[in-house]
Amino acid sequence: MSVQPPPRPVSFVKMHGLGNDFVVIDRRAGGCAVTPDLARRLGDRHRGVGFDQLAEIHSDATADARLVFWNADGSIAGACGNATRCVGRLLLDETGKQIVTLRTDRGMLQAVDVDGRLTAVNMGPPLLQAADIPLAAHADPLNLPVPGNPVAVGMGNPHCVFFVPDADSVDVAREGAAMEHHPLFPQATNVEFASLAGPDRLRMRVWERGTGITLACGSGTCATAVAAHLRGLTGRRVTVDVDGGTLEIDWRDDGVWMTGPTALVFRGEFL
Ligand SMILES: N[C@@H](CCC[C@H](N)C(=O)O)C(=O)O
Repeated sequence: MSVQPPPRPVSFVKMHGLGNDFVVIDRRAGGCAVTPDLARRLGDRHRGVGFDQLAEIHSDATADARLVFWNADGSIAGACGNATRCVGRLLLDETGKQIVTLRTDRGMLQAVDVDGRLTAVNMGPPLLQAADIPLAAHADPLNLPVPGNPVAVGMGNPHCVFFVPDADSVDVAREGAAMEHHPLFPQATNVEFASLAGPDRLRMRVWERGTGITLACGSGTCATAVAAHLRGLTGRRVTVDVDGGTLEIDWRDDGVWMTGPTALVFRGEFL
């Protein structure tokens, strides 16, 4: 009878960007593969470690690293802005570089050190065509045919942005969950609720696809800034206040730049 060796513990780093929290697993030297089951077990806030997303770091021939993002329900997220900033910060500190390149499903992204304090990421140009978001072919992304008339924007993952008089009075759990699996979005969607808080300033709350309410969402903040500009509410540079803090968004010719803080919380092992 063969005796199975005990499973090897999974080493990880816990980080967050404005309270959007991540388990980061570095697989550049190999180690245990992440599966939907492992993501769900690690993501359980009672029986596991808990996270909004899990970010897997892989080595890459032409970038500083390749990233894969998992949601807490075991699904893959095509983009995760705050986790990209967090892993970007890890690699900036590790390499001493001013800029690191990160290959993601979204494409090649850059993370840049800002004054040794903040981390900026270029999330690339927004996707504004229905097929790219993806959105049902008949729908106009700028005027979705549902009550509230939201805007659809792709940032490598789908976002549905509602502009409301007061984002703080929205029942995000109810409204977000109701929209996440709307048939307009064939791959479901992240849902943002935003209101104008001043000139070029937005207040935003979010329901994340595959995770639920979170304190921040980087790609959602970028999508909201793009939608606000397209609706004529703001310029291309905006400050966005989310539940966990503040992000600066700048929609430039080369993409949507997002700048804000990151934090390393602890290093641990999952048995
Ligand atoms: N927290 C993220 C976005 C998370 C991805 C999302 N739940 C999805 O499935 O698309 C961010 O900071 O962008």
